[in-house]
Amino acid sequence: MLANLIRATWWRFMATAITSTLFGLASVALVALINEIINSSPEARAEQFTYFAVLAVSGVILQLCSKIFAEQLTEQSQATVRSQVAEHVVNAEFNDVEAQGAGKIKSCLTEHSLRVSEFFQRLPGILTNAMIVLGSFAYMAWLDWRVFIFAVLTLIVGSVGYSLANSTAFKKVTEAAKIQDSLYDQFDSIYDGAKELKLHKSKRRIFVDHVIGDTISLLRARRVQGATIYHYAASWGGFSIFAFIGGALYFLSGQASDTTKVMSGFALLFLYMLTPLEVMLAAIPKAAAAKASANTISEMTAKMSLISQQSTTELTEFECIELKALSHGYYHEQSDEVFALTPINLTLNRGEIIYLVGGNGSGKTTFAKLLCGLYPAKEGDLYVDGQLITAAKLDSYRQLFSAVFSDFHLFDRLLDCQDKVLQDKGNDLIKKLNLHHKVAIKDGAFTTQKLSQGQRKRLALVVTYLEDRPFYVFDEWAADQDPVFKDVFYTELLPALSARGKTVFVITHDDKYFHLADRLLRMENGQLTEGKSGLAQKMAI
Ligand SMILES: Nc1ncnc2c1ncn2[C@@H]1O[C@H](COP(=O)(O)OP(=O)(O)OP(=O)(O)O)[C@@H](O)[C@H]1O
Repeated sequence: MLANLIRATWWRFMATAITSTLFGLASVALVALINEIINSSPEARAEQFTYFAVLAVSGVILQLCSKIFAEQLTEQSQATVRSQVAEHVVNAEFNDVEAQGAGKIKSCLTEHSLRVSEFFQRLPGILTNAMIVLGSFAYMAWLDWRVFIFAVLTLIVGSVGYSLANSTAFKKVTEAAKIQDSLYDQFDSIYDGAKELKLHKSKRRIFVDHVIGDTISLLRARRVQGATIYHYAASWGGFSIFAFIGGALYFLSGQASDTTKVMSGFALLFLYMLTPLEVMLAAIPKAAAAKASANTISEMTAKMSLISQQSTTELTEFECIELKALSHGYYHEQSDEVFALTPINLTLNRGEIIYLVGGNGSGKTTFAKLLCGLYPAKEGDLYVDGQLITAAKLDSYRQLFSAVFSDFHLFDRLLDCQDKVLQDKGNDLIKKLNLHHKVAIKDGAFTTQKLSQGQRKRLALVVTYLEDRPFYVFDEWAADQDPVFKDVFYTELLPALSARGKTVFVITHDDKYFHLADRLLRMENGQLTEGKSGLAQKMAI
């Protein structure tokens, strides 16, 4: 993930990396030059001051550039992560998206992408300070190679502590990233469950203290544990540095030769190196959190297979759809149970009105999603006019359908309809559905979404009418409608669609209208059977 992101933002990344590195080198060169100026003859100083001016101006310019590039890089990396994740989720198969869940997706789009971009924000600081530390070591080696070897040994001892701490701390940080995903699910409940919580004081308290509260505490604990381990490691690093400073000064003060220049050089470097070292050590927990977030995003996207784009021709018409031993099922991890549809053999023809009835949880919606191609078949085959629908053709097959599911979503705009004629048609439909005093379509968008559930469902119906697909699916659409409009739906709208050659598949509990169906399917515990519809019974008489 981080490597992909670097590729996507490569020129800004390189510009940030180069300017930060050069700034770090310029800074340490300035320190070395100051030591040279202090210890050189007055004649040599004039030239050294020119170098000093050049280095100082270059340093300031480089630092400014690195900050500007880093700012752009941070925003670009966040925008890239967000748009890549959003695009992946939109283009992924529905069942995979459903399996990941809204909380995890939101968490990846918000906090995880923010943490990944923080890595890029800290990049100039890390590189500049790394260069200062490395440059300081190089200058030390030039001043006295024995002290330099001592410095390298200190660095090795310090980094052993770090690597020992890193694996434990990273586990905590990764665990925190997972807890955060479930917290986002709970955040949804704050708004979605607001009515229930307001009506019930003790539930509200339990939700705040033991549901959201416990998750927030656990998240805080894991993050603090991870960061604390890193801070212990940083303290060990800091201790080794002081041990090195003490050791080096002790060694130098014991030397018989004149070590003034070496001593002042080391004193300057030590003072100058301390802050960069601290900044670098402090950046490590942030870099670890960025890595954990990047891993979470990668794992989530890897579990979402993309819709196959191989098929080029979209299906726009059909005479019959055949299901041969078609089935789908879910595995419920917590209860170790499986819900599966018994393999279904069925042929649905153009222009038919089909009602599907059955008890709650019997599998009606699951079957509707399977029929629309939202779920790939776990077994069995699907044919359109005798043509097998392979996985590669499934997206093309889905374009035959227009649906309003019971948990439908109404976008604030029509998305693919800027056409004035279509918008006028939409406004006519809005009038027919008696919504014109509330809402209209303007510039391809609805003027308001502040409508009742029944009104929003009518608007969703308008959207499906404008899509003008050959197969309509309505999942308990009429459940929220008043008796008058319910009647209009079953006795006028559905027959009118059928008269236009549309196949209509309606999941319903409204037994009053069962006689209007051409075919009546019944779902019981995942098993589909076909009974005689009221219409067929009437015709037989
Ligand atoms: N996304 C899902 N993941 C796992 N199991 C699911 C999922 N959706 C439904 N189920 C399970 O599948 C079974 C059938 O659910 P389905 O929604 O198809 O029933 P239904 O007949 O439409 O019910 P209702 O009339 O209440 O809407 C249920 O037992 C449910 O627990």
